[in-house]
Amino acid sequence: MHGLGNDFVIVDGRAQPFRPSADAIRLICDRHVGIGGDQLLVIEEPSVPQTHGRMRIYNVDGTEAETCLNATRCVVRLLIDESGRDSLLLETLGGLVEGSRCSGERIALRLEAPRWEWDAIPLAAPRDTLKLDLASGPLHWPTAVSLGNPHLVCFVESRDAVDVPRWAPALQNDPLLPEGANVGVAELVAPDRLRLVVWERPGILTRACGSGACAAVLAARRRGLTSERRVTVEMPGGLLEVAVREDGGLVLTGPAAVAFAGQLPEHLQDTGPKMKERQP
Ligand SMILES: N[C@@H](CCC[C@H](N)C(=O)O)C(=O)O
Repeated sequence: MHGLGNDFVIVDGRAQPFRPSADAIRLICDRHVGIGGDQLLVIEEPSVPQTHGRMRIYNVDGTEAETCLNATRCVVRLLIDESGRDSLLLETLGGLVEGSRCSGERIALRLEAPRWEWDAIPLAAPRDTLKLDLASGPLHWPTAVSLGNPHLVCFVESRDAVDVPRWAPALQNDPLLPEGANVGVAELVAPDRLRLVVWERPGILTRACGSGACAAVLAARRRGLTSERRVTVEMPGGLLEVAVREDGGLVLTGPAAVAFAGQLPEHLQDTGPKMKERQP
């Protein structure tokens, strides 16, 4: 499935648990010799009462991510299609997310309030997360925010003028960020419209990033660049709508599309050494 071209291999691990090794994850996500995708997701049985499923998110290098909001919309759509429910609650490492269908392919996610404290990002040392004293070429003074996963957002005059693969890795891998960070390069084109591109962990440029879109809107508001509560975020793959609720939580709305479905071939179901899983 994909959300604006941010694409995923989704394995149903409910009837038959699927705990892939790091090698298997890398192979499945490989666009040349595997299936290909920006992340691998595994749907599991819920472990918390009142929730309808649990989702694990693996990056292309085999590491586990806490949050992926384009992927969450896709899994919500799958589970809604399957169950006939109007809305459901999904468990992720990054927290609980409530998802509902707006119409057709459009799915809305209700998210808990983001975290701004330095140790929630996490940073290696106390800092004011509004503007971190970091720079790489035209990217400087990023704002840090956690949507369950860590984000840095840099504001620039022109998003398209920045050579993101050249400059973003230095910020992503700065020692101040022990877990790394997704690096958003954002241009405010109107109070209610941002243009954004995200250099995601572990070093890939994606066509869209749901948590990155939320991070950019939150950072723009916190820096006083806009006071709008509803902002459209334009990414290379298309548009996402972010609304900031009165209670500080968010609603993210966008499409979730099916590309194809099939059976995972045996050679991609590696049973080798398991990766260390993150704990909630
Ligand atoms: N594409 C995602 C974010 C995926 C996880 C990220 N690479 C990380 O390591 O935090 C989204 O839509 O939110």
